[in-house]
Amino acid sequence: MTDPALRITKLSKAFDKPVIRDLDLEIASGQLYALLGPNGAGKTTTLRMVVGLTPMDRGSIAIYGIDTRADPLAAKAITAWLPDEPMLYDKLTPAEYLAFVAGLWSIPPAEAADEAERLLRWLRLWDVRDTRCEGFSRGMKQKVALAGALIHKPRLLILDEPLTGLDAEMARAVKDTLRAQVDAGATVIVTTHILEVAERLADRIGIIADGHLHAEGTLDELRSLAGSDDMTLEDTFIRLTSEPA
Ligand SMILES: Nc1ncnc2c1ncn2[C@@H]1O[C@H](COP(=O)(O)OP(=O)(O)OP(=O)(O)O)[C@@H](O)[C@H]1O
Repeated sequence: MTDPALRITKLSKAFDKPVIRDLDLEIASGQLYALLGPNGAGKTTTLRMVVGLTPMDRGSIAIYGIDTRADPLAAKAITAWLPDEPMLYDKLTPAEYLAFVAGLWSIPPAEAADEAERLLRWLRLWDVRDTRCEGFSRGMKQKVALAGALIHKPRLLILDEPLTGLDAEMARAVKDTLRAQVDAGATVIVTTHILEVAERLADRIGIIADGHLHAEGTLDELRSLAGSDDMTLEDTFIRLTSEPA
């Protein structure tokens, strides 16, 4: 049996109060999964624990079968994390930024240059590859950061609110790129508030609220869980998150 892309078992985290409580979540390889939930539900905290940026209190996380505490480097080597406000070096051009990130991953320069070209063309950044990022719009910077996250060909790509602030054309370029990653065999997890994004983009949707996974499935499965096949995702979401877990 192949390992799931992500297996979270009994994960808990408290700051000044409990945020994640005994969360179990399993995401199969090769799909685009949306983690949906109201503000403060713990989506970002969960994914920051997955990528090792926030320590967990209890539980375990495995990425393609690699326990993130037992072997953090191996887990990180196959994972990419794109926060909602990515950091970029503004003085670098997209081409320089990608060469820099590829160097951090010790990717041979010729291979990195080929991959960078592919990504920059895909994300429609090729024409500005030699322009410094400092003058770019927020959306363009997000796309450069996405290219940086993809340069080492991660098997698991995790993005926090990837479409926030993007216009329709940019959102389309990002969506197409994410779908292409999945088609090439990677697994993509996105958090989103935007129900439409989950509805249009995701193969499966997990609804997180109060630190638990309230419901999970395809859109159709979630609709039938909420009790009505002709409900919109918004209705489904409201119904499911207003029920006790
Ligand atoms: N470093 C921290 N210190 C203290 N509290 C934190 C910290 N990080 C997150 N929290 C709290 O944990 C809770 C969950 O936050 P989190 O950002 O994970 O939620 P979210 O589901 O991603 O929300 P949003 O959709 O608004 O981004 C919130 O109450 C938040 O204030």
